[in-house]
Amino acid sequence: MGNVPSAVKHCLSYQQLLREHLWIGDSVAGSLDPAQDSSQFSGLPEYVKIVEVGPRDGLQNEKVIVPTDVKIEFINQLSQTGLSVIEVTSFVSSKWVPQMADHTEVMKGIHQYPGVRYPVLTPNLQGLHRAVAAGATEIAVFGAASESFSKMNINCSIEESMEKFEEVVKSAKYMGIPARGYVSCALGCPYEGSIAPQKVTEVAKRLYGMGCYEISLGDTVGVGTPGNMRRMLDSVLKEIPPVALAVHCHDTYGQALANILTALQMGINVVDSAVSGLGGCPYAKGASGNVATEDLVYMLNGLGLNTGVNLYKVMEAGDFICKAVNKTTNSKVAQASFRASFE
Ligand SMILES: CC(C)(COP(=O)([O-])OP(=O)([O-])OC[C@H]1O[C@@H](n2cnc3c(N)ncnc32)[C@H](O)[C@@H]1OP(=O)([O-])[O-])[C@@H](O)C(=O)NCCC(=O)NCCSC(=O)C[C@@](C)(O)CC(=O)[O-]
Repeated sequence: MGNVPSAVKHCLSYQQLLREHLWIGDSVAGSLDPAQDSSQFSGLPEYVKIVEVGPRDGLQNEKVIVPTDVKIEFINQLSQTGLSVIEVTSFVSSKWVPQMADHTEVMKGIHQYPGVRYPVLTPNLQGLHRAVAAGATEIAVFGAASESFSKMNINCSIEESMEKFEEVVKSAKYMGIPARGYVSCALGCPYEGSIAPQKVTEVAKRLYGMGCYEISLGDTVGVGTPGNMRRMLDSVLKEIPPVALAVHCHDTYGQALANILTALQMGINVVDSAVSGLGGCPYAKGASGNVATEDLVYMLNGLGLNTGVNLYKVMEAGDFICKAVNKTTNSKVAQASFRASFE
């Protein structure tokens, strides 16, 4: 049953809830009634890898700068939830993103648990070298399908960014370091509005071609719907196999879970999320947080898909970071569970 948050433990109806709603418990693949299993949805994968981006995407957008020891404790807690990938920080300019200025201390300070990978963002060679010196063994470069966003976020055109990323990915490969690639604004841009699926495909193909093992397609501002998610993926899937794709959905318009379900039905089985729905990009005004990891795990458990992630432990990590940054969780699942404990 895992480590139950104290508030949930004391809920009078907790046992009943667990009996009636199996998906509240641990990852439940194989334990659901066959009538409830994922076969009711066509094309769903059996296993979904969750890439937790809370410590990076989440904390980069907090107004307050979270103390380094709190970040380290947060990441150590997340490492014990069953998550297999936790994006921990970014080696970017501290003038651009002061919230990530302690990248080296965070990278060096965390306990690296066996079976968990800890990628970091690196926009250029300077970032890569600093990341490697700090002990990073996996990196991510981050491009965009929008010229305006690229300029605002990393101060260069898409073409210039691709040239820098080529160098980064090549050097990383030489050192045996896997590189992931992001394509921001895949479903819309805060400066240009809608983005053509062909443009997203072009940038994704370029990143894949230079050696990124996985391309994460970001709905940076959370404006997408299952309709344009499907259209965008139809285009990208013509060039990149589904096993090399991930989706990264912000939840500004409340569409993130629906968009993720659409992507899963199209064969994608890697999903980015942030505990408590933290997150946003400082250069994408108006964007709200990512889909909450708790809500994602709840949905996937309900579909009978395996994630290996313990929902209770994720809720505890969410509770820890929300208290530390003095905010209320954006996770509907966490809100409902904690509310239930006081009824
Ligand atoms: C890319 C740059 C550095 C270009 O910024 P620039 O000003 O063009 O860089 P520069 O090469 O001219 O260097 C300027 C200064 O930055 C330093 N510098 C240069 N590189 C680094 C580095 N790697 N680490 C540390 N310092 C660095 C460099 O040493 C120099 O320092 P100075 O001489 O002035 O003291 C800047 O624009 C930047 O740091 N941008 C990062 C923006 C960012 O982190 N955004 C959030 C992440 S993206 C995101 O959230 C979206 C995503 C991934 O989640 C997916 C989605 O939702 O869509």
